[in-house]
Amino acid sequence: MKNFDLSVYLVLDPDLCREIGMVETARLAVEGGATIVQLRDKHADTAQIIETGRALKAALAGARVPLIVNDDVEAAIAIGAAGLHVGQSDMVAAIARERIGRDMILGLSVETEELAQRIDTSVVDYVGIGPVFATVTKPDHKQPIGFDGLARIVAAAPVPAVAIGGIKAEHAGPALAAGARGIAVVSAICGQPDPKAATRRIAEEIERARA
Ligand SMILES: Cc1ncc(COP(=O)(O)OP(=O)(O)O)c(N)n1
Ligand SMILES: Cc1nc(C(=O)O)sc1CCOP(=O)(O)O
Ligand SMILES: [Mg+2]
Repeated sequence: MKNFDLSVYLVLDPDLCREIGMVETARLAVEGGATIVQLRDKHADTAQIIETGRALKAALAGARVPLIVNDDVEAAIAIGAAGLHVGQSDMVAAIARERIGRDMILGLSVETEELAQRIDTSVVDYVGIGPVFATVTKPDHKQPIGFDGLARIVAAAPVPAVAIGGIKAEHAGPALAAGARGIAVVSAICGQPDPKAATRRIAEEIERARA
């Protein structure tokens, strides 16, 4: 049984985090209640991702917060990361699973009910569903789906889901009401003047939504 908690999912972005850096942002976010952290650097090569990933893994180890690597299966393996996240155009999920083995977490992005229905639960552990809203953080994002779209796709997905795309702390309630297990955020934490306080607010909203 894999042990991961999608409640407060921090997706790191080196540009947005540049003032205090990704490692320090992740450390503060974990203190504030982040439950899972993804290294997402769209411009770095594999060697750079491995270097940053190793530093992140060391920073998160004490808190037992899993580190997920975006896109780069080689880097995820070399880091000894807890998991890998791939999108529909990155790599076929079944191939990713073959590469990472049974024990690593595999996350997959899904944007439609059809894609969600096709998920093989022996391959994929969780889905990232979005964008709920338009966001400048991912300029190539698909058409926003809103909370109604999120609810439809969550219902079609046979694995736990996290909502992503333009999500802020105040969206925790509607995202959980739509069936998501948690929210994935970049700019709601990265680049905030106080990443720990920003994360704590998200964690509190998640708690409130569950109460
Ligand atoms: C948790 C989570 N959900 C979705 C994504 C998006 O993945 P993808 O569609 O492959 O886009 P990029 O992030 O690679 O630009 C994600 N990274 N994390
Ligand atoms: C990494 C990512 N994936 C998305 C998707 O829709 O799959 S939206 C996104 C960026 C989310 O950034 P922010 O929290 O700053 O809006
Ligand atoms: Mg991707």
